[in-house]
Amino acid sequence: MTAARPVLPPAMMLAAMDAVSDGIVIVDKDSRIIYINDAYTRILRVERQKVLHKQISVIEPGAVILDALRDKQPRSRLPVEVKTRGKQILVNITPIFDGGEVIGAVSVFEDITELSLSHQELERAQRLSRSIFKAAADGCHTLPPEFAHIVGDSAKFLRCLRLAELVAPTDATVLVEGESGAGKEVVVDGILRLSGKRRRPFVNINCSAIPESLMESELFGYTAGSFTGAAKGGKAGKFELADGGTIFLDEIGEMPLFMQAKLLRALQSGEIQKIGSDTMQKVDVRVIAATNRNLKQMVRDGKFREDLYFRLNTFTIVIPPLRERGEDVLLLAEHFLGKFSKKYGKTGRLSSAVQRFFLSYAWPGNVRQLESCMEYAVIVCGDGEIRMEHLPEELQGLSDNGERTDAAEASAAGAPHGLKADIQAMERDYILRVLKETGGNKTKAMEVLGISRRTFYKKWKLYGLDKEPSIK
Ligand SMILES: Nc1ncnc2c1ncn2[C@@H]1O[C@H](COP(=O)(O)OP(=O)(O)OP(=O)(O)O)[C@@H](O)[C@H]1O
Repeated sequence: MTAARPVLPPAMMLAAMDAVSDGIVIVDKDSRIIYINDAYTRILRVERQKVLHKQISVIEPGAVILDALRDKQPRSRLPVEVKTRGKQILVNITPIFDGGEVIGAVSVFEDITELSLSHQELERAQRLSRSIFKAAADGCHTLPPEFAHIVGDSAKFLRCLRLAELVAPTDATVLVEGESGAGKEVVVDGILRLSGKRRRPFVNINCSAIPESLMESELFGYTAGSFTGAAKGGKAGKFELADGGTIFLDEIGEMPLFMQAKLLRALQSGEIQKIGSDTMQKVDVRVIAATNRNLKQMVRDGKFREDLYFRLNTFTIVIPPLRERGEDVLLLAEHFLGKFSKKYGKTGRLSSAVQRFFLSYAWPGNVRQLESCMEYAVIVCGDGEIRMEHLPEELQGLSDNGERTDAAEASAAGAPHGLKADIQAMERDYILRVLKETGGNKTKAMEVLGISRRTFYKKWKLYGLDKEPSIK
């Protein structure tokens, strides 16, 4: 004897159907939709009244439920693409019989869009990454002209550039790792120059420069009136601004954990949600991220999400520190010597003692430290040979491994600080002159100065150029 099935009051039955996370649709024998639950409207992003009583054969002619009505067979865990909604779902369909006749069908489905997208994308990225690493290992190669501004000839660094060249024309997510000042932004800039024609616009965001409380609105934007103090018409976030192009997330290791979760969602689904909006918005954005932190260690310490790390880590370029690049340090020193000699109208050359020192020094601040060291030396030395005494005080008297000698310590303690101020004053004047020459056009000024937008604005702030009346 079979136990009688409990009869549920209709209100309870409907509430139960709305409580499940899977979408449910019931159609009659003519494929007319007679019931959909809340999850259906959510997953397929349709309003109930727009689909109720419509025939599926009209709104989704390829729907599998139509086959089930025709052949009276159930379907179990069938992956289906709902083309009109851009969704991947996993469906279970059961025809409903009454006395041997099919009177309708019920479909219960699960949204697997994110899962399949991320799976497909991950597989694609891994395939791509394998082929790129293989190509990068193959023999010598001439680098593209877009990399002409990047100085370096060591095997380790050239491999990074080759990887950058190969990954540039793809849409793959790239993570650039390396110590501070090692040249991550320079390599990212190379990638952008190579991919720039195809992918525009380019939006840059420095995760360490944005207060935690503003990060979400900066990245994803907000709708009008979504919070007190919000701009009247709402605001587009960086992801929206980068639609069709590339977003550069610099210092990604500084992103707070709660934002990492939101970023991961955006990367996986290609959709963003503005603060105050209940709808998602599709965006097509390539992500390039950079960090000087050890993300793997941060994952171990619970400070960086493992899933986001895997997502970003599909194609990683590790820029070696300057101390591991052998004679690149001399090439770079010559490069900066030329740059600053031109800037300050001087001529100079490196003494062999300085060259030896450069090759043996550990350069904790990497290329950035070398660059400012050369600027200092060019100014201090004037014309002629740059010797040890022309280097910044913190480098003078250092032993080869970078340890400070007692004498140097003593002299540094009493060292005058006027020189740094002099250099800064000269630099300020120089930037002002270029800005005047370009009629206040900052983008042109950056080009003439040969510095990145970020560096430009750092100096703009540092020198109070926003308050300078002679440029507008
Ligand atoms: N290979 C290179 N050729 C020419 N200039 C370089 C090279 N590498 C770095 N530089 C210069 O050194 C400075 C520091 O480089 P960059 O800003 O790219 O470092 P970073 O690794 O992004 O630093 P951070 O981690 O602090 O953001 C810049 O002025 C850059 O132009």
